[in-house]
Amino acid sequence: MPLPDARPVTPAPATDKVLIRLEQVGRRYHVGDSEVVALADVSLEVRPEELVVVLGPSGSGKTTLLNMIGALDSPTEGRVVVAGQDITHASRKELFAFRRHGVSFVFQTFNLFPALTALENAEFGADVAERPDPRTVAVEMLERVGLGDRLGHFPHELSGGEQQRVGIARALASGNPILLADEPTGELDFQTGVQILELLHAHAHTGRAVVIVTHNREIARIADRVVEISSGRVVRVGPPEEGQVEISDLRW
Ligand SMILES: Nc1ncnc2c1ncn2[C@@H]1O[C@H](COP(=O)(O)OP(=O)(O)OP(=O)(O)O)[C@@H](O)[C@H]1O
Repeated sequence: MPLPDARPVTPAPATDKVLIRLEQVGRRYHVGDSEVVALADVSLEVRPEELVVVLGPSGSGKTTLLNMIGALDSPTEGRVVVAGQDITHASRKELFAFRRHGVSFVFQTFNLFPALTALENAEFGADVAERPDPRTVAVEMLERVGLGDRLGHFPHELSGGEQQRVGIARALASGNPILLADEPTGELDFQTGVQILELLHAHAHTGRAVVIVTHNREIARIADRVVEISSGRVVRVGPPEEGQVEISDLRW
């Protein structure tokens, strides 16, 4: 398995080692005359080096929670502080900067740019984060995820697992302190899914925080901490209920 990105991240202020803090966060949507409570009273703290799995069934609010942390959506109640920045009431300009330098995303369906090569897709991650020499960073990250020999391939010329590894290279290329992954193995077979989890796990242990959203209870067993949600509420926080396992011991 390739080595994780060992580049040090900009540390959170010494007084605040928490990278993600949600305080009694709620999110309501209004659809016609009815109200949907997607999240209610969610409090959570995630520190550097932590791999947290948010576990819950379909419709429980997992993606909404990830969108709060990634500043893709705003809470209707509570406060969200990420990478030392209160993003709850941040201006559009502040949010723009936060999304470039605070978080990166890995998606279930990869979301690569179809007209860009693997190298160009990964380079995009470094570009957006305004890293110097984005091409060199992109090559390095693709080598790190084992795709050094696929730089010129377009997404349709890659397998699903390879596409997801490009998605991870793109996220790693940003150098951002927080990586958010929404069902990153959802489209992949077991063996390929395990490779992806290995990469995310290794990344967390380079001083970043990684949050993985899944409905798969078995995947939750690799977490340092599991946040279980049901109907928008946290129902359990703690080590994996069925016991923590090495990724190589996972079965699903
Ligand atoms: N923009 C929206 N407008 C109205 N309701 C929404 C909106 N986004 C989400 N919801 C509702 O909020 C609830 C939580 O949705 P969310 O997508 O966060 O769930 P999830 O756990 O990620 O589900 P899945 O695993 O199926 O993706 C659902 O009931 C959903 O219908």
